[in-house]
Amino acid sequence: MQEAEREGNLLFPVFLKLEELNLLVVGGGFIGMEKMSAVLKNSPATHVTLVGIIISEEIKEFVKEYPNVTLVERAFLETDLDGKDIVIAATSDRALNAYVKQEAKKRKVLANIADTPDLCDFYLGSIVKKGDLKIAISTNGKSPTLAKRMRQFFEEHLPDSTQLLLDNLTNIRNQLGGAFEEKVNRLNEITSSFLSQQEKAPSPPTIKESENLTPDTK
Ligand SMILES: C[C@@]1(CC(=O)O)c2cc3[nH]c(cc4nc(cc5[nH]c(cc(n2)[C@H]1CCC(=O)O)[C@@](C)(CC(=O)O)[C@@H]5CCC(=O)O)C(CC(=O)O)=C4CCC(=O)O)c(CCC(=O)O)c3CC(=O)O
Ligand SMILES: NC(=O)C1=CN([C@@H]2O[C@H](COP(=O)(O)OP(=O)(O)OC[C@H]3O[C@@H](n4cnc5c(N)ncnc54)[C@H](O)[C@@H]3O)[C@@H](O)[C@H]2O)C=CC1
Repeated sequence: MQEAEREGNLLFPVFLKLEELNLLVVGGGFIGMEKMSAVLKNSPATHVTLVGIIISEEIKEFVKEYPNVTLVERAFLETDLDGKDIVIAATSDRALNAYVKQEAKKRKVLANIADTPDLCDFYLGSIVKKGDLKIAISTNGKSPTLAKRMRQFFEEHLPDSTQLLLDNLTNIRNQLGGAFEEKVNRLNEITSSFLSQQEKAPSPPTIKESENLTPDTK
């Protein structure tokens, strides 16, 4: 293995068919809402159960549109994990969040523990969506704010014609006959000039010298 492969971000991104899985969210406050809405914005038919001692009015209002979301207003019980595939723990009780992870591990349920990256089996990313194109951004847990800014950058700069391009390529892909290798060669040919045809995107925003945040400045 190359030394470079052992460095930097070692997380492995996948695109889950979440709508076919059962998700438990523990915590009915601001972050429970943030994580659940991130899920439903992308995969609106996901079966979600949200358990919280107190569930915010914002969450109660938000889920009215989602018959696939069940709210349970009480403290977490380990049996809440029964039949679940994934859990996101977003309570204000750090020890409880760690307990959720412990119980999830016993049941082989994948866990995201919002206040403790070390206890997470996976992180949520910032998500850019242009029609069928989706880009997930990770900073390896180093700066969720930068992930958010990168999302905004791509949202602004990806051309609206992206979906048209995708639709055209799907049509061509479906119409191409011949052997697999021939198809690959043809699709590579068709798309070879794609990037050079695009308008050169402006550079990402830079931090002014005076604001330059280095590890030894606050
Ligand atoms: C490790 C990870 C685990 C996970 O949650 O999955 C994690 C952990 C933590 N986040 C914290 C803080 C903030 N998180 C956000 C926002 C987002 N956080 C998201 C993901 C992740 N956050 C995972 C790593 C992702 C990566 O690798 O980059 C995003 C991308 C996705 C989503 O949540 O859907 C979403 C942006 C979505 C978008 O807008 O595109 C903001 C900014 C804001 O809200 O405006 C802040 C405040 C500013 C700041 O800290 O930067 C804290 C400290 C809590 C405290 O201090 O109490 C922890 C815990 C810790 O680090 O110890
Ligand atoms: N990963 C991320 O992106 C971020 C994570 N956080 C972390 O998320 C955590 C939650 O923050 P907020 O939602 O703002 O807090 P909050 O106070 O708004 O909500 C906490 C929720 O946890 C519930 N709760 C507490 N004990 C419980 C129990 N035993 N069983 C079930 N529910 C219980 C409460 O009833 C409430 O609904 C904090 O620990 C914070 O550090 C904060 C910001 C971003």
